[in-house]
Amino acid sequence: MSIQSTLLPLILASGSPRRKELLYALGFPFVVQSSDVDESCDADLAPEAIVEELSLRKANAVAAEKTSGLVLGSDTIVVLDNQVLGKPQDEAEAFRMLKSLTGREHVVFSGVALVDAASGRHEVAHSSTKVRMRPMSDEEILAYIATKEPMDKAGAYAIQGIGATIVEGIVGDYFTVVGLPLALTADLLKRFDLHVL
Ligand SMILES: Cc1cn([C@H]2C[C@H](O)[C@@H](COP(=O)(O)OP(=O)(O)OP(=O)(O)O)O2)c(=O)[nH]c1=O
Repeated sequence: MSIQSTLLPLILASGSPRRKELLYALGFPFVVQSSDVDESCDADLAPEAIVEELSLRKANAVAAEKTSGLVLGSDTIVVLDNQVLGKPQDEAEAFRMLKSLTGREHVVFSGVALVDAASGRHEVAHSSTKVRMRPMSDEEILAYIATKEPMDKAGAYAIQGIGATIVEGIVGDYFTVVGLPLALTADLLKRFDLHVL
């Protein structure tokens, strides 16, 4: 059996429709099996370590139920002044998050982990992108929350949606902000002999 056939299928351990759409762009067939892991983390961990640990936790949770396949887990957080912003619990928290982000620069971190279910071998990495947001009035923030777009997104915005209209600019990889850094993912897949190009 070739290395490749023991690794397939590729399994996306995510319930995020964005990640599914992005992974599709790489051209490999894959199946989706979302993981339901506890996303709490040691508060002292650096953002890089948080996204790598959570990505690996998600991938490992699905890999534990399989005898073969290559499992991909990913995690995204927004960091402002050393404070980690995950997904808002409610609209009041979304308001507080957006209010703190407007008119300022923050950093989005995304991790990617690949776990070979058969051997347990894993590779994990992260990437980060700076995002600058324009100032917004309270009325604009409330109108944005009313669209519901912020509720399931780290930092309470989606750069790929209406949130594009509040982003002034980014430095780094766009896909890191949306939730799956594609260049990094392709690079990690190569380490398992799966070549996009
Ligand atoms: C900043 C930002 C985040 N996001 C999303 C990406 C992630 O789906 C989400 C961060 O939450 P995550 O916990 O990383 O992912 P998830 O719970 O949506 O999915 P799963 O754990 O099953 O893989 O925020 C955007 O879609 N656009 C953005 O601009």
